[in-house]
Amino acid sequence: MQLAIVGIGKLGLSILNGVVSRGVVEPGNIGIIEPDERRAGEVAERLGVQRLRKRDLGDAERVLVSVQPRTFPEIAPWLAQADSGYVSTMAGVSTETLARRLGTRRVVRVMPHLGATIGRSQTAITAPQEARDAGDFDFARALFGAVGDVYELPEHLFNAFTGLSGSGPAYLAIVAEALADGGVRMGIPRALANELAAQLLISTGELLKERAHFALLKDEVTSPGGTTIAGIEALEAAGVRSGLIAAVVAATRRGDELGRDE
Ligand SMILES: NC(=O)C1=CN([C@@H]2O[C@H](COP(=O)(O)OP(=O)(O)OC[C@H]3O[C@@H](n4cnc5c(N)ncnc54)[C@H](OP(=O)(O)O)[C@@H]3O)[C@@H](O)[C@H]2O)C=CC1
Ligand SMILES: O=C(O)[C@@H]1CCC=N1
Repeated sequence: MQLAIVGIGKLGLSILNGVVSRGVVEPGNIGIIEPDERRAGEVAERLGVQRLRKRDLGDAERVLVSVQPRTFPEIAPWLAQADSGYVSTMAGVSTETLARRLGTRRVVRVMPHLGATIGRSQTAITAPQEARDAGDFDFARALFGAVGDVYELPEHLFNAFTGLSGSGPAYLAIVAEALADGGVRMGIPRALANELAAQLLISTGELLKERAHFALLKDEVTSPGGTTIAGIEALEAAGVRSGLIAAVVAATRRGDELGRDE
């Protein structure tokens, strides 16, 4: 078996969906370990992947660990029984901690986001030399390359990447929800307001990629004495800009805390 995924939660499932739908690894070559029997059964049947027992883990060439950081110390001893390379999505957990608890330096640390489901994750990746020599790094890069963009990143920036990108979909979901609420407040029906807010994020993202600086797009939209500057003035008074900066800082620091593993 080429790949075992331990933890079919929100992210594990997102990656599995992306990997299977893009044909990166044949479903028959993927095994899953997930304590929620109903979810595991439904996913295995729908995607044609195998359900594994803990003792089958040794058959896997590579193991993707996508459980919560707090779960890792408890399951590390049986994960370590597999003679394989490991890829971890866990926020805050360093390659040093992975190597120490898993008893091997064939460890790759990644930080994707839920865009993996639709092939549009941005994923950070890093690994020690041993994982590169064993082909684990290239395997993980190909796996996440199939579900979006991959950025090789020095490990000291991983928690910042997590605070901006890994957590980012949640911030933008709040922005979209709040914009839609604004529309509803001013009389637009909910369904239309939600659609407008979601589409706005998509179109704006595409436009931003074409601009040398994000502020250029803002200036193009903002007519002198017009509607947009009135809206921007309200945004600045509410501290939205500093609120978003503070969100990335707080999430980065939480990643640092999650990584403390004495
Ligand atoms: N969600 C996201 O957008 C992102 C998450 N991450 C990271 O990915 C990891 C997973 O996140 P997420 O998917 O959101 O978390 P979830 O809590 O949704 O998923 C974790 C999964 O692990 C399962 N699990 C718990 N114990 C075991 C065990 N002993 N053996 C096998 N599986 C087990 C859980 O099962 P059960 O539910 O039955 O307890 C659950 O399905 C985290 O470390 C997180 O930091 C990284 C980037 C983005
Ligand atoms: O909230 C979390 O801790 C995880 C990591 C990035 C996104 N979700």
